[in-house]
Amino acid sequence: MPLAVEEEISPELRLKLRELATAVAQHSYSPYSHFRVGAALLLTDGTIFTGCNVENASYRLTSCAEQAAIARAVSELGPRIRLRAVAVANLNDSASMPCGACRQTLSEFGDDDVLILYPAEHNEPAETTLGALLPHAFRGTFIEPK
Ligand SMILES: O=c1ccn([C@H]2C[C@H](O)[C@@H](CO)O2)c(=O)[nH]1
Ligand SMILES: [Zn+2]
Repeated sequence: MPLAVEEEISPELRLKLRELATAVAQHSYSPYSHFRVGAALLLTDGTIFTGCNVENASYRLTSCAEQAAIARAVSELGPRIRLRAVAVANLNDSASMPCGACRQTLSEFGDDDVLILYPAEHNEPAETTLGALLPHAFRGTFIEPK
């Protein structure tokens, strides 16, 4: 059943998102940084998409896990996807957060109340919102495709 936007995200669903993000991090292509990252997106329709970071010998061409997951979701469902929650995880026992570029990418598809689940120090589960990570975000106006 699709998830209503107003519906509270249960502790079980939070855990599932963190687990999926950790699982997909196993696929990370990160021969340069060795920082293996995974992301799991919960969309407002209740579907979940995952992605991992994909690096490149030309370092700045690297795609973050969050960006890979967004690309998968849009490719599968089209341009109207909306985010409800995003979990990030890494296999390096490190605290990590969506980077600045990912905050902007996520804000393209989500409002300020998108739940962000991330690992704090010692892999302690922590959470915040997209609005807290990227206040006063610059957003465009979505124009319906013809
Ligand atoms: O939000 C982030 C931040 C970093 N990385 C990746 C990019 C690079 O491959 C590695 C080290 O920065 O972590 C992500 O996947 N998501
Ligand atoms: Zn990033």
